[in-house]
Amino acid sequence: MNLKEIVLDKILEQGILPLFFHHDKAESIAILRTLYQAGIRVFEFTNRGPEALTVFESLIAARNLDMPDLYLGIGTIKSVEEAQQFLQIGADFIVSPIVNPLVGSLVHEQHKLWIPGCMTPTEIYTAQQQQAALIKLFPANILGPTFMSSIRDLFKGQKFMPTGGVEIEMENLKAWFNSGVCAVGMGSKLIDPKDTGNLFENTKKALDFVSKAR
Ligand SMILES: O=C(O)C(=O)C[C@H](O)[C@H](O)COP(=O)(O)O
Repeated sequence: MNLKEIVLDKILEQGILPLFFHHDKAESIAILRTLYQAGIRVFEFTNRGPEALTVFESLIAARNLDMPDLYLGIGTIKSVEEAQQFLQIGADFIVSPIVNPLVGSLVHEQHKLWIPGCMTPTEIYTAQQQQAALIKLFPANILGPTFMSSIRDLFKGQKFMPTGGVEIEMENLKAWFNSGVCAVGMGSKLIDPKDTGNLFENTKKALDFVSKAR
């Protein structure tokens, strides 16, 4: 299996892709370690500030030190230049809020996973033309599980992951998995960088809920 297949498998197995941004290296590493201790093995940092590149570099270093079975991707990638920068320092996969086919080509040249963000059937089609194995439905709280159910038959076999406003809440998770998604992305409802006191318990709970919801 190449890295693309391995990361896709991990996301599907985990059923949840946690994500956050923080400008501070030490705080970000601490959050990543807590997620790892709670059982997370694939994770997305987001490119939401000028420090993202250097913080991501420090997450890669921490992973290499003592979390070798953890896969680290970067989200909020819109341009080829951004993708290039993060691939160069070792991003295992790339997540976007949009569909930029040129980013898809670059990521696929490196046999890595590209997860574009789609909000319409036309965007989903465009992402499929570029062989997106997994598509992020974004913003998921605006679309809702009924959007997924309505378009599912148009895109048979395509894997989807809603992201944006997904909560650690059994009914919400059940509705998403019943609509046909393979995994969910979870940011602020799981990780509050300013209050990490319950992060370990919340992550365990989210993993447990996801395993029961599908
Ligand atoms: O820009 C991107 O590529 C992103 O990854 C955006 C994030 O997926 C969502 O903003 C997360 O939303 P919450 O789970 O509600 O915090």
